[in-house]
Amino acid sequence: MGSLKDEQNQQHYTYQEAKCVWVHGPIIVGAGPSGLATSACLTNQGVPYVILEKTGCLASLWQNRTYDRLKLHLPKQFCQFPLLGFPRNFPKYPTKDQFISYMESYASHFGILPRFKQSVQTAEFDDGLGFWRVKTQDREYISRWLIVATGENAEPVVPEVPGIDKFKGTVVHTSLYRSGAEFKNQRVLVIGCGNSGMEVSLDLCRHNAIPHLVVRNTVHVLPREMFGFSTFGIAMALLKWFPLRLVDKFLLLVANFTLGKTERIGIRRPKTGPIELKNVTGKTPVLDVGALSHIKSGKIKVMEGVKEITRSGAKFMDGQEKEFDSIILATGYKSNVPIWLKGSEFFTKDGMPKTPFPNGWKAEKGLYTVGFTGRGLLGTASDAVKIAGDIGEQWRTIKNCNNISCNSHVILLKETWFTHLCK
Ligand SMILES: Cc1cc2nc3c(=O)[nH]c(=O)nc-3n(C[C@H](O)[C@H](O)[C@H](O)COP(=O)(O)OP(=O)(O)OC[C@H]3O[C@@H](n4cnc5c(N)ncnc54)[C@H](O)[C@@H]3O)c2cc1C
Ligand SMILES: NC(=O)C1=CN([C@@H]2O[C@H](COP(=O)(O)OP(=O)(O)OC[C@H]3O[C@@H](n4cnc5c(N)ncnc54)[C@H](OP(=O)(O)O)[C@@H]3O)[C@@H](O)[C@H]2O)C=CC1
Ligand SMILES: O=C(O)C(=O)Cc1c[nH]c2ccccc12
Repeated sequence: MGSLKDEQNQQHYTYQEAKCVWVHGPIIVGAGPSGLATSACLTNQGVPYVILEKTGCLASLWQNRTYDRLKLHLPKQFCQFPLLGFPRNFPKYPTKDQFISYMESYASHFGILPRFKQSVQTAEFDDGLGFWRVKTQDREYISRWLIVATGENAEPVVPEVPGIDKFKGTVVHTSLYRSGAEFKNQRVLVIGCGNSGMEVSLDLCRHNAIPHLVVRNTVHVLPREMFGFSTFGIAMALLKWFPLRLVDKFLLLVANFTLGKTERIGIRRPKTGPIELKNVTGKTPVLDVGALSHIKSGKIKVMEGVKEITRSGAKFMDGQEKEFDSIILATGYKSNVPIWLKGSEFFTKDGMPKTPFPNGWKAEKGLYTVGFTGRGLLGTASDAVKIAGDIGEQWRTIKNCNNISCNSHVILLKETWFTHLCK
């Protein structure tokens, strides 16, 4: 492990000068949980790699684009990475800071040293060469394998709400929301009722703001726990034995019993059950961590869809008009793969694999995807193990065939060999 790390460090300075870099193993794009988990699994298989990260830190979503009081909403056993679990003393639902510190220790344990500030602009398979050509703002990386680990939540979704440009107060997406402290005593319109919209509304309440939550559609809200066990864990366990629709019926029965019928507080349930809906459309149920009781007490006001935003507030579909100081867009995220990955048929126009879980991890021509399963960190762990196993096998075959010396991570291309590639 140590020697691998030292070697990467030594290489770092030389290769910074080169315009064109041959990577002796896969190129991983993104140093979030998916990139880190895959790196560790590759190291475990004895495969070197290079990991390119556009920001200056690992797990930038968690470090820079999440709010202060965020906790994992699935219990820790469903969120840990392969080969090295959470420390024993972590609580059942680790805080954001604990999760970040876990990822930092994980990276250091496996000697993971991402190339920071390397934003991948294009990646394309060169049929003539038989390699992937990955361009960042500084240089080009070339490899047999490309692993896409840029995440389902790469960019915020900012919808065009009529009139929003006229609004005189602050408009902020949840990716830039840190704490309700900045909204004390304000009337805040929260647009979007996924987990972010619900949790931000709760946080606003705790800071004496007055949130109005826009619920334009149907949504499943489930308690985070049932009978002292996580709802997610119960669902996973039941699905081993019972058909999906029966499990959904059970979850709804318990949810209605413990939370009451959410229709009564303006939150209509979809006709399809929560797990079936997640599988079919990818829409994650909201796991309630306290917002619902504030909706019941009237501290969080549920509003119908927005018709238009005015200079000082909003008009709603049901004819109501209200004044607001700020607007928070809790309207979700999207993949950025279509922006930079060229010439691959593997992804939809929304940047998600066309092949559904559990088979979406492997594409064609040495292309892999990790963390695009719609199943959070559990999906990431499953992809990472499979990808590393698959590449590990190819790696050993190539090594045996060509008798390549494998003691270096990155082989610098001699400019004379590949000058034409680097133009
Ligand atoms: C608020 C919030 C809470 C969540 N909570 C949970 C939870 O409790 N449990 C759970 O299982 N999941 C949760 N998720 C889902 C979340 O997607 C995963 O936890 C996890 O972050 C996914 O990891 P990832 O590495 O696939 O993507 P990301 O964490 O998004 O990491 C992708 C990395 O790629 C980098 N990148 C992007 N584009 C480029 C490029 N062109 N070039 C180079 N680098 C690039 C980014 O900077 C980033 O560092 C949550 C998501 C959000 C938004
Ligand atoms: N504690 C935790 O672990 C947390 C986890 N997360 C996870 O992060 C991921 C992202 O969650 P989140 O940010 O909530 O995004 P989601 O995509 O889950 O939710 C976005 C919401 O915005 C609504 N919306 C979108 N556009 C508009 C519009 N123009 N007008 C009104 N409503 C609109 C959608 O409604 P519609 O259905 O009508 O399109 C939907 O309710 C999820 O996987 C989630 O589980 C998020 C927060 C906390
Ligand atoms: O937190 C997320 O975004 C997740 O995707 C975790 C998750 C995967 N499957 C689920 C089913 C119900 C609730 C959360 C999840």
